[in-house]
Amino acid sequence: MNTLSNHRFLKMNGLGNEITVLDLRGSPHVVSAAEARAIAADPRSRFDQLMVLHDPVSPGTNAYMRIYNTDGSESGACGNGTRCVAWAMVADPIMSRPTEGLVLETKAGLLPVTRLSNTVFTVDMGLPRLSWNEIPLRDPYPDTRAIAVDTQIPEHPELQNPSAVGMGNPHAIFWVKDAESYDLAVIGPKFEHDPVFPERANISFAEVVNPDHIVLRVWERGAGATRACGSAACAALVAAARKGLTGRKAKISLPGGDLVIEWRESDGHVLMTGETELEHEGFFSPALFAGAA
Ligand SMILES: N[C@H](CCC[C@H](N)C(=O)O)C(=O)O
Repeated sequence: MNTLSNHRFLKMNGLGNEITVLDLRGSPHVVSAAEARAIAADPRSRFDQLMVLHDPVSPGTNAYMRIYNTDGSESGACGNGTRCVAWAMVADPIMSRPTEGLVLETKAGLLPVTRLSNTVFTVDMGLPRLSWNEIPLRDPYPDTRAIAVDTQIPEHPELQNPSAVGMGNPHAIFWVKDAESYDLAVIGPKFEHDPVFPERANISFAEVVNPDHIVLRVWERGAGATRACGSAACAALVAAARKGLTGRKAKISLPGGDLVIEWRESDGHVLMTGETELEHEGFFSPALFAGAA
């Protein structure tokens, strides 16, 4: 019998970004790519990101998170999912454990979380990575505010020179006049797989409405078009501020709702604030994992 058979999960969302939370603290099991894809294939547990909790690694942290995309690949960051995990760890009657302050960890670093109200959380997403080798990019750009991509879309010659930012995962941001006018399913995968991004990239189309407001559409690496992407919102605000298009704090409007992002002057950390929602709990059917190694 697979370890995950009959295991409890929470189906949540952060602004419509579909998140499944699985608590494996106390277990040595590491979810495989095939298991992640099997969980994604069931309508009750389907996700854009699967957030798996493991026992804490670094001192002073409450849990270590592994983050899986729909295709089974792993990411170092997921802003919306981190808020959902934070909710589960302070409010779910089974997962939560008493704690003063909450610090989560991923392979990309530490994520301190603050609860503002029942369902609203601020995540300290840490320092943005702005140098080409940290993002990472293939070529040694001295300035990542505008890079060149290999991909050309003949119908959209304006899609040139995105900004690149790492938030624990790679992001490229194209600056556009109308973010709604792009067919993400057609254009997104082309840029996601552009050879300039050795680890692929999350691809955003950003429309700066005014210095306090950006409208954003995101094609996510390994997951496709989603209703919201927290780390992309952080990357877009940092890139916009670096280009002088916005200040260091702005509202980012995504199809699923708004996030407030601040690139804090004092220490350069990026703070993301937004809603979480619990949809239902469930238990994985053993049949899901037949054939998943
Ligand atoms: N939806 C997530 C991002 C997932 C990132 C993932 N698609 C990748 O980097 O592979 C967020 O709210 O930040």
